[in-house]
Amino acid sequence: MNSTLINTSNGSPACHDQQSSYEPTSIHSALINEIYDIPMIEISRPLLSILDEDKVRSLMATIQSMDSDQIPPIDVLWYEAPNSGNNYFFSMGGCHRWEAHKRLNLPTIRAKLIRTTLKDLEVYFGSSLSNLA
Ligand SMILES: Nc1ncnc2c1ncn2[C@@H]1O[C@H](COP(=O)(O)OP(=O)(O)OP(=O)(O)O)[C@@H](O)[C@H]1O
Repeated sequence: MNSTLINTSNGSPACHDQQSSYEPTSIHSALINEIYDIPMIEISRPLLSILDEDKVRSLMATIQSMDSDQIPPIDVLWYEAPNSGNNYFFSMGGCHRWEAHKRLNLPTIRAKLIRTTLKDLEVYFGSSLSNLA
């Protein structure tokens, strides 16, 4: 399990507010319109991905094609530490989209940000949460 908590610089990432033709995504982000380009390096993924290789390769091809707007943004949990204002980003699903971006060495991934709390993050990280200052 990768439980490294990455501390990004203060301030929220810039919003693109893009429009594209993909279907609505998860129930968590269905009402969120803003889409951000989040640096891959700033997102922690605590869960192991179980991958379908054909799907990863197909997504890589789509990302590199003219149809890349057919790929919906992933959901990213966003925790902003109240005292420091530091931002922490976590991704649990979107395993195949994540892997495709990683293999293509893309610096960023399109994401919808879902604000989260320490209590919610405890489910995934347990005592590692003491790092979130
Ligand atoms: N070539 C493609 N192959 C697979 N999915 C594609 C492709 N092009 C666009 N998509 C879209 O990308 C999204 C992939 O989501 P999907 O739930 O299948 O995988 P994931 O969320 O990245 O991984 P996982 O569900 O395993 O965490 C779907 O909305 C699908 O319609």
